[in-house]
Amino acid sequence: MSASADSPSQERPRSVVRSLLRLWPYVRPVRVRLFTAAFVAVIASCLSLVIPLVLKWLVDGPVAGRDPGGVWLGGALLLGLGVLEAVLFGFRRWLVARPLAGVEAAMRSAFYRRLQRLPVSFHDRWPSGQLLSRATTDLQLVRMFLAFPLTFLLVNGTTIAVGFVILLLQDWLLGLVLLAPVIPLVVLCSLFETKYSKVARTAQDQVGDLTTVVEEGVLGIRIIKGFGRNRSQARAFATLSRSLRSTELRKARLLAGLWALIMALPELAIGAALVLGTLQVADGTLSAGTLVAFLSTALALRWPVESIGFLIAMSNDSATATDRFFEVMDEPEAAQGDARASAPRTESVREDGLRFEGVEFAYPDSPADVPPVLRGVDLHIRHGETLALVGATGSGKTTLTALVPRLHETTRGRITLDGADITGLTRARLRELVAVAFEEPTLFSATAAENVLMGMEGGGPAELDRALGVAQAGFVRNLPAGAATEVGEQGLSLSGGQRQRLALARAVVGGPRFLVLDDPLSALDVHTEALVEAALREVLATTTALVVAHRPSTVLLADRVALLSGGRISAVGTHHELLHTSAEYRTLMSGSPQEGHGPSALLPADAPTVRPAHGHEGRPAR
Ligand SMILES: Nc1ncnc2c1ncn2[C@@H]1O[C@H](COP(=O)(O)OP(=O)(O)OP(=O)(O)O)[C@@H](O)[C@H]1O
Repeated sequence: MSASADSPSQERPRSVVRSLLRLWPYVRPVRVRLFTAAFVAVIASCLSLVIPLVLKWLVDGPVAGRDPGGVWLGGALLLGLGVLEAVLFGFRRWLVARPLAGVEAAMRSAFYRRLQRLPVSFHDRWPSGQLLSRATTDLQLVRMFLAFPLTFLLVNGTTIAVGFVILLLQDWLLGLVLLAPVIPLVVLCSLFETKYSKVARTAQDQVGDLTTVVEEGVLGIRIIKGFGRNRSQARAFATLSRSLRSTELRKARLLAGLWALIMALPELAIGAALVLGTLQVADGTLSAGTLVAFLSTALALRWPVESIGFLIAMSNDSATATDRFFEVMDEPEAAQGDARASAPRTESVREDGLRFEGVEFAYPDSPADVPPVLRGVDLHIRHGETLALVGATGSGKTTLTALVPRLHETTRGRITLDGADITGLTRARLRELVAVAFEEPTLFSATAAENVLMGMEGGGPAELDRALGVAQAGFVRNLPAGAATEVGEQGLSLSGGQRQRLALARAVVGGPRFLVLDDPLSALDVHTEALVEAALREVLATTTALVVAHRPSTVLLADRVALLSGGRISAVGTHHELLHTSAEYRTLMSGSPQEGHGPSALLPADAPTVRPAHGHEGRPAR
C-alpha cells in the first residue's frame, strides 16, 4: 500500500470531525481530566481579556485622577492576573501530560494486538513501513492533537467569542470594523482545509514508503553490499525523500499563504479601528481609557486568531493519522476457530492423522484469470507417518503447508487433524497440536533459549536441552552466554544453518502431535545435515509429519512421498515406487545433484533415470 495506492479513506468524502470523533473510545477513560484541562485553559485565556478592562479603569480612573494609591492597586491587580494566567496554563499541562501518554500507549497496544491477529494475507499486502509509521509517527500526531489543537481550538474559539462580545459592548462600531474580516477568513479556512487534507495524506503515506525503504535497506544490507546495490538503493531513497520534501514544501506553502492572510486581515482591521477610534476620542465621543481597553483587547485576540491556521493544519494532520490508524484497525481479523458454522465443534479422538479433502486455495490478491494455486488436493498422512511433499518450484508446497496452521484459509475443501476439521479448533488448540518450521527461519530479538521455548508454553531447561539435542543445535552452548545469548534482530548474528537448527528446535520442543516442516534441512552443510537427519528420525517416529522436500536426502526421512503438480497431488507412494512410476518425480529428484545425495546416491540402478545412475548404494527409505 504505497502512497500512490488508493486507500479507503481517499475514496469517500472525508470529514475531519468525523475522523477525529473515532478517537473517543480511547479518550473516554481520560475525559474528566481532558475536559477539566480545557475548562482551566478557557478560564486562563479569558483572564487575559480582563487585563484590558483593568487598564481602562486605570487610565480613566486613578491615572486621570492622579491617584498614586489607585495606580499601585491597578499595577498589583495586573501582576496578579498575569501570574494567575501562567499558573492556570501550567496546571492544564500537568493535567493532560500523563493521561495523554496513556492514550497513545493504549492505542499503540491495540494496534499491535490487531497486527498480531490480522491474517497473513493482510501482512502480504501491507508494506511494513506503512505499519511502522502508523504505530509511531501517526500516533504521536494523535497525542499532540489531543494535548494541543483539541484544547486550543476550544479555548481560542471561546476567547475570540468572549473578546468580541467585550469589544462590541465597549464600542459597537469599532467592534464591527474588527469583525469585518471574519467572513472572508472562514471561507479561506474551509478552502485551505480541503486542499491541505489531501497534501497531508500524501505526506503521511510517503513517510510510510520511506520507512519501508529504510527498513529494507537495513535488513537487506548484506544483499545490498554483496551485489554492490548501494547506489541504486540510495537513489531509490533519495527519490522518495525528494517527493516527501516537495509534499512537505507544498504543505508549508499552503500554511504560509493562510497564515499571511490570517495575520494581515486582522492587522488591517485593527489599523482601521485605531484611526476611527482616535477620531472618536478627538471628537470627545469616546474616552481615552475605552480606546486603550479596546485596542488592548483587540491585541490580546491576535494570538487566538493567528493560531487558528496552524491549529486547523494540525487537526488535519491528526485526522489523517486517525484515518490511517483505523484503516488497519478496521481490517477484518483472521477467522476464529468456531467462525465457520459448518465446522464440527468437537474434536475427534480417532488416530486418523492429517487429511486434506478437496482443498482449493487462491491468494486473495491473485488476478481472477489466474487458476488457484491449489485446485483440489486430496491427501492422507496416516497417524505416525512422515510424508514428504515434493513438487516443482512454485507448485504450491509452501502454500499447502501454511494451510495446516491456518496461516491462510482454504477457499474450498477441508483439512482435518485426527478427524477434526481445523476450522472447528480454537487457534490455541491448533497451535498446541501443530508445530511448524519454515524454510526461512525467523528468530526474534531474544535469547536463543527464549527463541526455542517460544514453541512450548511453560517449557523449561529440560525441554530446551532435548530440543537443542534433536536439532543438533549444540553450538548454542558455545555462544558467549550459552543459551542466554541474545541472538540479535532476526538472528542475524548466527549463520543460516544455525538459525535453521534453532527454528527446528522451536518446532520440536513442545513434542507436537503434528509437525509441518518446510524444507528444514536446506541451509545445512552435508555433515550437519546427516546429524540433524538422524535426530529428526527420532522425532518423526513419534509424530505425524508433513515435510516439504527439495532434496532427495530430505525425502529419505519420509515413509511416503506425495508429488504436487498442477495444483493437485498427482502421485503418492514410497520414494522407490515413485522413481519407477513418475517421470516428473524422477526429473525432480535427479535435478538435485548434491554431493552424496544426488541421483547417484538415491536412484536404484534399475530406475529409468533421466541421468544415468552411478551404481552407489542409496540410503534406504524408511
Ligand atoms: N503471498 C502470496 N501472494 C500471492 N501469490 C503467492 C504468494 N505466495 C506465493 N504465491 C504464489 O503461489 C505459488 C506457489 O508458491 P509456493 O511458495 O507455495 O510454492 P513452492 O512450491 O513452495 O515453491 P518453492 O519450491 O520455490 O519454495 C507461486 O506461483 C507463487 O508466486
